[in-house]
Amino acid sequence: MSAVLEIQGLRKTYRSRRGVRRALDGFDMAVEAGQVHGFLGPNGSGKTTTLRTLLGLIKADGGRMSLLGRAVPQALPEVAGQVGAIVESPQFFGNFSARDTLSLLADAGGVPQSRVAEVLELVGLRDRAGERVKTYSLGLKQRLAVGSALLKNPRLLILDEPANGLDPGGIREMRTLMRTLAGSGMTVLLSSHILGEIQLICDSVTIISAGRRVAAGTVADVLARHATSAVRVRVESVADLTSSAGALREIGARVSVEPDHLVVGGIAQPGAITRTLAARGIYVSELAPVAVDLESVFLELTGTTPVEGEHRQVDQSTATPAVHGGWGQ
Ligand SMILES: Nc1ncnc2c1ncn2[C@@H]1O[C@H](COP(=O)(O)OP(=O)(O)OP(=O)(O)O)[C@@H](O)[C@H]1O
Repeated sequence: MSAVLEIQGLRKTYRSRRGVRRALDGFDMAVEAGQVHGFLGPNGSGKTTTLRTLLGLIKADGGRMSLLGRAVPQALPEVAGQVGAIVESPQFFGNFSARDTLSLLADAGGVPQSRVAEVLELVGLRDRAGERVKTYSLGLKQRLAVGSALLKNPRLLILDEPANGLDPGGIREMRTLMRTLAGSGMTVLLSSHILGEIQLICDSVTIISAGRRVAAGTVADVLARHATSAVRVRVESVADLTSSAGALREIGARVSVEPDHLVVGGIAQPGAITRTLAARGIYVSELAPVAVDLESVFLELTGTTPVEGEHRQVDQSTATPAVHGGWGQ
């Protein structure tokens, strides 16, 4: 496999009147060809800064980056035609239809008009292509945004929060679209904080926290590597939960107390839990392994619960141009 995108030791510090903020602190990332790669991190962890730096929209303070095997930002003019990106949400003219919009962007980007119909079909907008964009739902606008980035038939597609703000049906459609694109050989990098989605869509992930990579690999690898051996413990009487937690902490367990059970980690042999509690006259009614998902790994690695709905939407963006430095269209 070859890396379509590589980042090593990326550093970026913002300086403003309000002070100095280190957004990226030696960040590394690699995305292999043909994968759908999830870029995960809590709010403010550096995802957008990474993507903006990669696309030459802001300048790094240090580190190395490459796209399609070429060092960037130096080689951006040569690779730009093969990379589609939506990092800042594009605004579209409300009175134009999706077909008009893509047709205009195709002309501006030297893309043949025949590609417009292909893209409309690909993003599932064919039946609505003649309607004005201002009548579109957020999901349809997101699809048009993705369509604008697909006009060039890029080898690499970079999307910042593509499923953000979509209802479950819209998220499902976006998931199908991502898989269709990957199936056609395109590499897709998407940032998201919707962890369940990433787990369903992505082949591999990079997790960023405070400007540094904290985990990377296939979803299965990341889950396996960070799987805790936590178990859920119920006891016969809920009234005994607090004293049970105390007893288990005494033998070195990490315990979190939930309303009707305990989650216990850091114990090699679950039998020790039963023995310890039985010695206090407390009887275990359930002892079960806790399933590990990407969300619990994310929480463990970043110390942050992902918050939904805190990101800019296509139609909430203050950015006006639909074209960003020649990318995406
Ligand atoms: N133009 C800027 N000036 C000063 N600080 C900035 C600027 N842009 C981002 N930052 C800060 O840099 C850090 C990383 O921000 P960034 O937007 O890259 O994170 P993010 O992971 O994309 O977050 P979110 O998920 O909230 O979009 C944050 O602390 C943010 O406040």
